[in-house]
Amino acid sequence: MDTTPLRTDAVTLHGVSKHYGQVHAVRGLDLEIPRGRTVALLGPNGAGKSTTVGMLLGLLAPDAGTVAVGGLPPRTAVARGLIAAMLQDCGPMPGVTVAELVTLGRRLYPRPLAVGEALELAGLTAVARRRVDRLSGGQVQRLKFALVAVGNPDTMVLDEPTRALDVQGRREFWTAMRGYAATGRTIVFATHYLDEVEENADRVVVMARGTVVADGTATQIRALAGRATVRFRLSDPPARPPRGWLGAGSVDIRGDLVTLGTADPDATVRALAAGPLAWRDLSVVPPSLDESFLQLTAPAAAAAAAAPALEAAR
Ligand SMILES: Nc1ncnc2c1ncn2[C@@H]1O[C@H](COP(=O)(O)OP(=O)(O)OP(=O)(O)O)[C@@H](O)[C@H]1O
Repeated sequence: MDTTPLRTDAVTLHGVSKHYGQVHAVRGLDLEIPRGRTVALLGPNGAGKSTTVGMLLGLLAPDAGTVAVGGLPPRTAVARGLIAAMLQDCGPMPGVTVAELVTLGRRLYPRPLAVGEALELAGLTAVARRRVDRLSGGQVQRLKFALVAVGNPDTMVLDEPTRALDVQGRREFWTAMRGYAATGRTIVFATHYLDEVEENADRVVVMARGTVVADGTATQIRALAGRATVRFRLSDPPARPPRGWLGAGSVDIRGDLVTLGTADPDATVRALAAGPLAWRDLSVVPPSLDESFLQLTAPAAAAAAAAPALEAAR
């Protein structure tokens, strides 16, 4: 009988630290992930993402703090098939077919899916009889995904799942992953690709130097970088626009092209639309996630506590 408490978060880390000798890889990490969310762990090299993933899976023990998966110690959760991971750099064994390998993998789990269902989720039905050493790079990644999905875990952890895949391979991989997330499962993935975060995560946890420096939706993280850009053309732009013109923090006019930097692009566009100006070619560019990420994780931002951690997405 499954005695897992259903109301617990999928994952909780409280005050977690981990050292490797002198290296303080994770420092006082607090993170709670409710069930059913898709959460990205984003951070530069060495931020502590893989170490965090390792502790979630019971592969590494924290030096301090507590880690729980579905309210249970990670090793217990792994043994019960509640959490499973697709890690970096582990290739499938050659010489067997896709379906054979997934059938074999299925035996490891206490409450697996049917093989056909896992292959379907991974988009591999058409190559079920192909030998695994004849798959494309993208298909290999989806095979690894199928080997995790067949275990039917509540929480799936993916460490840089699309590293080295081309655009098409990445797209197909995320289509498969979103199919699994849509069944109400929790997905935690570490990545360096900001566009994947935008498209696939409903919450982004930005890590740097072993701790969380920001936590929110991609939109909220982007907003931390500050200003959006509102751009339009005016036949007769003002030579000296008044301070705070149209609610903008900065104004740049080149010929008939006006570029405004604004913390509230909606208010700026409303002011523009309500005013007398004969504008045309309007465009609004949101603050960039790249810029925000760089600001949040720059060594100069070392006082991690100084960066606001957004709680709203929890
Ligand atoms: N087995 C280990 N022995 C010694 N130091 C380690 C070990 N594993 C990780 N580290 C160090 O701990 C820190 C955090 O590493 P970790 O791999 O968790 O970061 P990461 O965010 O996953 O990085 P990446 O994006 O490069 O995979 C780094 O300084 C790394 O060099």
